[in-house]
Amino acid sequence: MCTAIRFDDDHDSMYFGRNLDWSEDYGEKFVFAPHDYHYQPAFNAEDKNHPVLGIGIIVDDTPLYFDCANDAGLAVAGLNYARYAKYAQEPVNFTTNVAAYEFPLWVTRNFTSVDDVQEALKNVTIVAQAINKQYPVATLHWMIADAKRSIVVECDADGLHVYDDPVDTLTNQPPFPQQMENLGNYAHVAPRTQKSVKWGNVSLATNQDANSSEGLPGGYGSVARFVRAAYNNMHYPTQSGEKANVNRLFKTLSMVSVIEGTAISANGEFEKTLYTSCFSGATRTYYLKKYDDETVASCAMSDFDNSANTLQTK
Ligand SMILES: C[C@H](CCC(=O)NCCS(=O)(=O)O)[C@H]1CC[C@H]2[C@@H]3[C@H](O)C[C@@H]4C[C@H](O)CC[C@]4(C)[C@H]3C[C@H](O)[C@]12C
Repeated sequence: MCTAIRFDDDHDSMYFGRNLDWSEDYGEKFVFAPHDYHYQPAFNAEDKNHPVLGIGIIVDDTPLYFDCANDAGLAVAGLNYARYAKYAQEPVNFTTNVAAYEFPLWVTRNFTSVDDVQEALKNVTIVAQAINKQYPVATLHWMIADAKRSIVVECDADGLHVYDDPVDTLTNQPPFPQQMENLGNYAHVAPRTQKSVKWGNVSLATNQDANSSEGLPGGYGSVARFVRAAYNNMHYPTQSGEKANVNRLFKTLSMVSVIEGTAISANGEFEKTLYTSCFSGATRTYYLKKYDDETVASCAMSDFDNSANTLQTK
């Protein structure tokens, strides 16, 4: 399970973040790739050298980002999409070939807006190529966001799809259009409190506030989380200032975060929200809260040495 959301503050700056729900961590931390870091694309992709900060691990001098953002405020997160993700088995001539493991890096090293990524994706092949034997290909879909909007990228058996994401939310399977379709089943849910209702001649008094947002699904499954995260994200009033917006992000994602004991993965282990991360487009700062510690760690792009050519971690 994983959930990602985005929203804007009162000055149209973006906040973007995600829950990473899994049974074991990979030792992920803040990873910064400076302008002059020499990114070696797996195939024929370019590197336009945008500095990138995110959460991930470094393998063979390559940052494998779980989620990240660049100096232009463009952000991306990879979420599990196990049953549907089908990447190309081989690179395809006359297209830009991007290995699945480098997709977040390719997006953020090369583009400054969702519009530009969407245009480039018209001629992109995502290839099922692992970085090495230790890290097999992860079956993911991605949410890409900037200060204006977000899109979802899914590689299904019938090819690559790019969807506008009007609720700025992504969880896991099924495919995004089915998640959006299902939202219609919750169109009646509202924050209002009704004082009383009439059933024919019978007047029923409701408990004060008891029916606020009644009807939201409560489980941790991908479909229930999508509804809950989209509802909370779309109803939270616009906030002013970094503190209130970071707080908004953590509060909204806490509504879909998984605690130990409530979700068991296919291999019989507990899945829980290992971390929640938040990127502020206003200050280019990344925030991170891990399961075992409520303290929020943070670092800004300016905390790293952008004149170096090596990957840096914190
Ligand atoms: C497991 C993570 C996604 C969490 C998630 O969506 N959980 C939902 C579970 S479920 O559907 O509800 O069952 C994904 C997100 C990013 C992934 C990692 C990144 O893609 C970076 C590398 C890529 C390598 O190919 C594999 C290891 C890896 C280090 C990946 C491991 C794992 O697949 C990660 C950590």
